[in-house]
Amino acid sequence: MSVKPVTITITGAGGQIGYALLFRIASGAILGPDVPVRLNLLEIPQGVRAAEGAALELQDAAFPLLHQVDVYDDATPAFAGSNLALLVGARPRTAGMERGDLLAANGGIFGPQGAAINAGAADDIRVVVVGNPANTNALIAASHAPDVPAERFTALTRLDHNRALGQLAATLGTTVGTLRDVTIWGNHSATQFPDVSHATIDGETVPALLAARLGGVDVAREWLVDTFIPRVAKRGAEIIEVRGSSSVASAASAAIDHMRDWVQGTQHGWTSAAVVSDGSYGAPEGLVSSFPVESVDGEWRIVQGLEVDAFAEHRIAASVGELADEREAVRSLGLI
Ligand SMILES: NC(=O)c1ccc[n+]([C@@H]2O[C@H](COP(=O)([O-])OP(=O)(O)OC[C@H]3O[C@@H](n4cnc5c(N)ncnc54)[C@H](O)[C@@H]3O)[C@@H](O)[C@H]2O)c1
Ligand SMILES: O=C(O)C[C@H](O)C(=O)O
Repeated sequence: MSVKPVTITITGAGGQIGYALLFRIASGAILGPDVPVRLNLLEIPQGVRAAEGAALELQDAAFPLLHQVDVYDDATPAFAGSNLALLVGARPRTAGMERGDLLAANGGIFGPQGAAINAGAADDIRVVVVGNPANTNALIAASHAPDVPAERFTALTRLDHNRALGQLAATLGTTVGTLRDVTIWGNHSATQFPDVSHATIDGETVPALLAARLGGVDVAREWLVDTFIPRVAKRGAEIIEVRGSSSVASAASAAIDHMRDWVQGTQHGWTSAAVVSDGSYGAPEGLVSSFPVESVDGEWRIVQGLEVDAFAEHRIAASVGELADEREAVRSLGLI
């Protein structure tokens, strides 16, 4: 029996992350080895040639799952019938900028794209925003798509989650696959809270393992507060400084992880994604904030009932406070 291709729209497809995404998606990395895909690549006119070049290379790579590739410079046809959308197209920050500095520059992109999704995407559309500031851009897109359930709009914090796994695995002398239930809370920005208080390896708690490895509870706590949290939260800036431009392949890989888990379900404990807040854990309703989430039956569900100590409460409040400020800023710019 032939399976109908799933239509996936990628914006900014002629850019760096776009190039790192396309070939993995075409090889089945989101939907698995049995589901054919059709790719709609959206660019601005200046980026169309790069996207067309990528489309030529996709043809040359002869992916059996790739049924069709189309390049657009107009959002309306690019999102028509779309089942999955990865909104990457936006200007990246450069050295010395915070992601919030991109609010005005990039915010204007996401309203029209939300409207185009509202107008023509498939009923099961699922959107992840990668372009920064990702959380608030997702909020802008959702606010222009009144007929699409708001929970279909999400933003990427899986990169931060994966960065946290990488740091913990290196420090504990293990591999990332052994780690369970790490959480990124809040904004994809320097205020985010990478939280290991519920994390485990083979049933042992990560805080206890860190204490054993680093020489006591106090040293482990110091490492978490002074090294781990800032290292993860500022990793984007570290990459910009070392590489000379912002993260690309790791961001594409995380976006694929996010979409794959959303569609196919999470397997081992929870992961992190920025989803529309229902008010859980003190995050004001409607903000697109990162939470511990599981994907069940094709929907992200915020993990409920976790104990949050005073330190965590303070850190979560700071990051969701920043998201609330960003919401006010885009409101005053007339973007929502
Ligand atoms: N959320 C995350 O974890 C994460 C990680 C890395 C990068 N990013 C962000 O992803 C974005 C893209 O990064 P990149 O390195 O690919 O940048 P890039 O400059 O290489 O590519 C961006 C592409 O988007 C295109 N574009 C701009 N406006 C567009 C629009 N309105 N419609 C369609 N396409 C448009 C540009 O022409 C360009 O080709 C940046 O905002 C960056 O900060 C987010
Ligand atoms: O930090 C950036 O500006 C790019 C991206 O958001 C990242 O986290 O690498």
